[in-house]
Amino acid sequence: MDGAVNSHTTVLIKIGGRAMEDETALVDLLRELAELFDNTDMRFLLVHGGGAEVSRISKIMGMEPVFKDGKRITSPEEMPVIEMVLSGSINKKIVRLANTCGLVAVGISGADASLFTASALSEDTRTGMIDFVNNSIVENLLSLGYFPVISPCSVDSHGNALNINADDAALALARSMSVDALVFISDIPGILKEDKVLTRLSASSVEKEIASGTISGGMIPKVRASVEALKSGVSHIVISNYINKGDFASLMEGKKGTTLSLEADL
Ligand SMILES: Nc1ncnc2c1ncn2[C@@H]1O[C@H](COP(=O)(O)OP(=O)(O)O)[C@@H](O)[C@H]1O
Ligand SMILES: CC(=O)N[C@@H](CCC(=O)OP(=O)(O)O)C(=O)O
Repeated sequence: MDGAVNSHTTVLIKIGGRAMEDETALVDLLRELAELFDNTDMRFLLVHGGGAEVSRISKIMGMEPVFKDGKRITSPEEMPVIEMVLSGSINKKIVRLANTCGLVAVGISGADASLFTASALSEDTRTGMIDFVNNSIVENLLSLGYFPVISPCSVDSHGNALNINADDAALALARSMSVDALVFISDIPGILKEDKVLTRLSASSVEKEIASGTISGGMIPKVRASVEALKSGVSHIVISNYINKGDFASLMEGKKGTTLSLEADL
């Protein structure tokens, strides 16, 4: 497949902060990835979030988190907390666990080897959008058999730290590498509508579901990133939780979660 690393099937996994709070499920996921890595042509890279843990620490430090359309409006005072939690404790926790599960994980952030160069949304915030991706560090790690574990914290062209939403970071990386599949692992079984999981959602319905309020909060950046990734040629995009070992295989087969599609809804 075009863009696949050494003709492997490349799967980018984005895991959200709340999904990682269940350590047993996280270990099961990492073990399943290790088994697939050993027995199939699949190669994995992971972008992680951790917004809930950032908010918990920010509050302890006396800062009140502010979100708009699912993204944090990051004050300059909050930025060191973001970097400490995302590129520090959360990134290293995943790396430690992955290495005990049979993967050979290397933890990096968007600042490492200039993976993501971003610019701030406005002068008074440290929330940024990615302008440029230099994925050579990730391509090199993958070709050597490593499992890249990526914190979305990034840098502007002057070397200042910027906070990037992890769904946006996953999208930017997926686009730059033409990955074969993009898997969002979150704390919900899929996109919910009237309390039911949608097995399929078309790109053309996404803005309508946001406008009606069916899709809100942290789900907004995820579905918007999914639409952009579909338009960039990522063929399989799924949003799901991970509860039991084997769930990853199910969601790769479209048997679990919500699969995003460019085709109109039936
Ligand atoms: N239609 C929807 N279906 C499922 N979740 C939704 C929907 N609309 C809003 N959400 C919210 O989005 C959350 C997932 O976004 P977020 O908390 O940012 O997850 P993550 O940390 O995985 O990025 C869900 O826990 C839920 O509260
Ligand atoms: C700008 C922005 O929204 N940054 C996010 C980065 C972490 C993240 O995206 O974490 P989840 O995937 O767990 O939501 C934040 O500060 O919460």
